[in-house]
Amino acid sequence: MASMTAIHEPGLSPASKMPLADDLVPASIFAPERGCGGIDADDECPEDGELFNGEPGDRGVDFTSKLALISPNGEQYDLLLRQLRDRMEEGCGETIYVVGMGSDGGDWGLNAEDMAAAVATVRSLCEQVDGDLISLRERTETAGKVRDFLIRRRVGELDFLEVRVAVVGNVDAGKSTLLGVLTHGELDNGRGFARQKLFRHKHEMESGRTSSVGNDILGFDQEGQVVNKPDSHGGSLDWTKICEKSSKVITFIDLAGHEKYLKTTVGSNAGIVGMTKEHLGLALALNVPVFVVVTKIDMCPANILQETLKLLQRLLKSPGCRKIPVLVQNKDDVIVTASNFSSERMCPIFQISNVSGENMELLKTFLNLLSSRTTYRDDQPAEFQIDDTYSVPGVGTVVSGTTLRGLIRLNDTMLLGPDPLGSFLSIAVKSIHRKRMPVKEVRGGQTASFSLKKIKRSSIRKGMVMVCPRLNPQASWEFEAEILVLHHPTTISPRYQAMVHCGSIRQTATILTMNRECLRTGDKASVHFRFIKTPEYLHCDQRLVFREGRTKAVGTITKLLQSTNNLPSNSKPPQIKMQSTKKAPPRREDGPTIANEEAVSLTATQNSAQQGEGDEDPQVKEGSKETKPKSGGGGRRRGGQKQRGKGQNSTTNASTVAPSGPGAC
Ligand SMILES: Nc1nc2c(ncn2[C@@H]2O[C@H](COP(=O)(O)OP(=O)(O)OP(=O)(O)O)[C@@H](O)[C@H]2O)c(=O)[nH]1
Repeated sequence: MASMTAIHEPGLSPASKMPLADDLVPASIFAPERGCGGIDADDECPEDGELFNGEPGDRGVDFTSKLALISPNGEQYDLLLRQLRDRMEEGCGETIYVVGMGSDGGDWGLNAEDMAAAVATVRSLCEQVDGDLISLRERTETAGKVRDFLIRRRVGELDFLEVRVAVVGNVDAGKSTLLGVLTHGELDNGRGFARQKLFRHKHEMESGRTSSVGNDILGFDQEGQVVNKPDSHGGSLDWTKICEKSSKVITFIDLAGHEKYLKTTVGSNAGIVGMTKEHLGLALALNVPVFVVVTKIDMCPANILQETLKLLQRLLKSPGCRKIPVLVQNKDDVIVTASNFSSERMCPIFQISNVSGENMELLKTFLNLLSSRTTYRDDQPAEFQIDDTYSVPGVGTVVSGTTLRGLIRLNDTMLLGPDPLGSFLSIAVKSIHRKRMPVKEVRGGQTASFSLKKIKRSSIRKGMVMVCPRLNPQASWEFEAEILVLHHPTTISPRYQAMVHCGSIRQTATILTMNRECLRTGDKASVHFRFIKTPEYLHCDQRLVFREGRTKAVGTITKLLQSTNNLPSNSKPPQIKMQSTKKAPPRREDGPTIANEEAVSLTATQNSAQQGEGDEDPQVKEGSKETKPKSGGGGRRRGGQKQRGKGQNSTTNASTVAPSGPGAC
């Protein structure tokens, strides 16, 4: 997942051609040249060869030689194939392949004949991995041509690659507008035109402010063209059609930017410019890759924009961030930054206008090339994290969320839980939807919704999981975590309580003990936590955010602890077990989901292993959801669908940051 931050600084006159800010690193330094000129000495730079087609010296083939692909013998071909398979797996079904460039210190480029032979080899390798070869660019170097290709796994109508991007940024940065322009293909008028298509509540229409976490999808076909085609009357988007036509779908999780909605936003993370800074901090703490979109360049004077970029890069390079900011100015920069984005240290910066459309194509190309950063294997036991629940007339209880690992097929039996007693219930998967499209299976990294039989919606809550029985799941009341306090006004001591966000789990926990007397901003400690209400399904190494008001800490679970006390802290007897469906009251879980991976709000959203996503659609036709927004029942969901209520979950792999002006930095 990635996080996108939006920033803007309103100005007086257009500044379409701005000079590069002093210290900004040009994308070209990430191009595979010898040395890392331009990066500070303490910045890491990609190893030679990292950007190419493999590591040097692998038995039998020097993958980094530009000649490797021209006429490999049988053994070399097999090694090339194995290497391509590994790369496709790493890239979750896709990879960028460079032909004609080597890191062997030789000159780059191939003559026409060698290039044709090398491309033929790549094409043949591509067939072997059932991938499509898509040309991205061709350029001329000293010794001839160099070509970049995208190799993407072929998907059928019912499948698509999936990447989630959390969008954060200060209020009015232009987050909703940017998503409206991207997903609906129509430019903004500077007065809120584009964002209207995304508002889900009447009060949002009136105030012009997003008040809930929402999701939008952007589909790309195999050629990298956007497939979203809004309905010509209502402007609504048919998610099923988008998914059918797409080979890749980007899900944006738009996190409201106003501080009033901090709680909602933090469902995924925390806030900034205040809000932007906070979101960014959390995204970084949770290791979510971040790219920045500076909006409103049509109305920003060149000097102000320059100042914003300087402050931005200073923030990104500060010891707390340790990012390498890279200004994206052309298609070459997009390809280089997209190829290296998963390194997490690189932070591409786009400068766009939602009104003139300037640089929008660069951003779209980047999104198409953005790959999911976590690899999943089908043979792992399946785990699905519940981010949201619905009660759908005629269908029953529907849960939506993220498949954390493994493969779940129709009619599989899974264990659902934990309930307040820590038990898991055996349950059959009766139908599966991905982005409103019925499918037969869903795999790690993909979001989905399932309809479940014989279970009341009120028995299910966010943070529960459905797992393969083979895992013999256990629920934990208590755990140990290594935490870092990002901010606390005074000191944190044992018995302090705050909200723990971990994947889609969101529950207050008490600090029982810690290995220091008290904790202040910047302190690290090993802390023993206990949930106050119910036990949860946790893993070691899961990332978490611990927050209360302006207090924020991030951490990693290090140990799951057995507890003899199985009662909630308020000591009311826990509700017994999951119940059957009769008379289930239509109710939604409320409260944000935090994130994990790709996300955070940004970041917070996530830890890669488990982001919650919440964007999945309950398996219903438009308008049949029971859950309607409390305010303004006539609210239209983004894309004209009826809103399913707040609280889509937010998790992501990629985060989007809304650009902010100098003030924001
Ligand atoms: N001139 C200009 N105006 C823009 C641009 N992007 C957004 N706007 C305007 O800026 C205002 C705020 O945009 P929003 O998309 O609502 O901002 P937001 O970040 O989503 O705000 P919240 O939803 O409240 O968090 C709207 O009036 C937009 O029309 C841009 O690139 N250029």
